[in-house]
Amino acid sequence: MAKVENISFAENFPISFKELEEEAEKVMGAGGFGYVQSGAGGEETLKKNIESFAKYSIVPRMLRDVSVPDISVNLFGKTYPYPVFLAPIGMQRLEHSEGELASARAAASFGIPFIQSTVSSYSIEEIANATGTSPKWFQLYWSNYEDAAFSMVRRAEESGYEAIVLTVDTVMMGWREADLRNNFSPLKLGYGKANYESDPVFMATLHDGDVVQGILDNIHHPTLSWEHIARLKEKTNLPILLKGILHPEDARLAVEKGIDGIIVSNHGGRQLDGVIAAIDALGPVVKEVKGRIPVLFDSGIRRGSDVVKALALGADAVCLGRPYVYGLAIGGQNGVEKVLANFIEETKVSLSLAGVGSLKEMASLKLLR
Ligand SMILES: Cc1cc2nc3c(=O)[nH]c(=O)nc-3n(C[C@H](O)[C@H](O)[C@H](O)COP(=O)(O)O)c2cc1C
Ligand SMILES: O=C(O)C(=O)c1ccccc1
Repeated sequence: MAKVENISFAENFPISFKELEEEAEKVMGAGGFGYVQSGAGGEETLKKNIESFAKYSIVPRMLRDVSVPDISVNLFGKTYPYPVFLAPIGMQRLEHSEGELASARAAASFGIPFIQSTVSSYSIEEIANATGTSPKWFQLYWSNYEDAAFSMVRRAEESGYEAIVLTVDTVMMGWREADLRNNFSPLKLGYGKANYESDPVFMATLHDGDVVQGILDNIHHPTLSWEHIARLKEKTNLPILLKGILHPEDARLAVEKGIDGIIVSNHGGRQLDGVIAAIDALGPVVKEVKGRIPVLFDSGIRRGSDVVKALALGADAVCLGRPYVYGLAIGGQNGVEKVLANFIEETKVSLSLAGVGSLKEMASLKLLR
């Protein structure tokens, strides 16, 4: 896509993750920045997510004609030009007034899926209207009142979304000390209500019209189990991915239960502190899945060479989280596009230098641990 060739190195836009984080901190309020940046508990997993990438070394191949790297990826019958997608991040008006409209437009300009959160600041229909037929997936948080969840799935399907991503690691909120310290809850402040207040099935459940209280009553769902997933499968023809799988046994169950894809993720270290670094969970999950369904990855991707490592460990595609919302905070749609352009360009350079001319040759790339 043309966008990648348009990067201007003269514009002084932050390039590294560290610079992105520093600039985002300057433009975001303390509560909002703390909410995005922090991890759960003592932030062991948040740190591990990053540090663990350095344990894997690429063993490159030479003399393989890598002049025109093709990094397009085929998933669920669709081809996307880059294996770098936008992870579901809730409540993006925290970063920018245009929120998800800006991020989704940026994803559209690269032809990559925008994964919209249930708790987005703009609704399914608003985002669909802003981006037309560009690829969009819908991330589902289950509702205690189940029909409200199914209603959102139906709306996503009717709006042309291409997949449902059910997040399974957030049946309750992680222990987040930064938010406790800042007494900050964007959900309570109403940043995540767009899909709820526009949903007739959800709205009909409210007794007193208090949308935020209704969300709080619905979003945490500790009884979530494989039975719910069987019911979800009956409600939609879209591919269903489970996000937040770390254990190979859960990956095996997902395949057995007819799930269409997995996202290996620990929610960016925001849920259970002390869990395995997501990149360390990836290899064993891929081994268990044996290519039967796509395996995607997020949590800790900070640069193109991280993308290459995740792909080498068997991921079909990766999702960016914090890097792109920092870009959103700094520069709206343009900021997200800058971040994406840098990731894609570094990924291409890294793959070429590793001797990989296309993702089909990925299996030949060796990582040493
Ligand atoms: C501010 C913020 C909000 C998030 N909101 C959601 C969400 O609504 N749904 C979801 O499935 N994951 C959510 N996530 C998790 C991301 O989808 C992704 O797993 C995580 O950001 C990956 O870690 P990284 O950003 O460190 O790379 C959120 C993450 C952040 C940082
Ligand atoms: O903050 C998060 O990571 C997140 O996923 C979430 C979950 C529920 C409500 C708001 C955000």
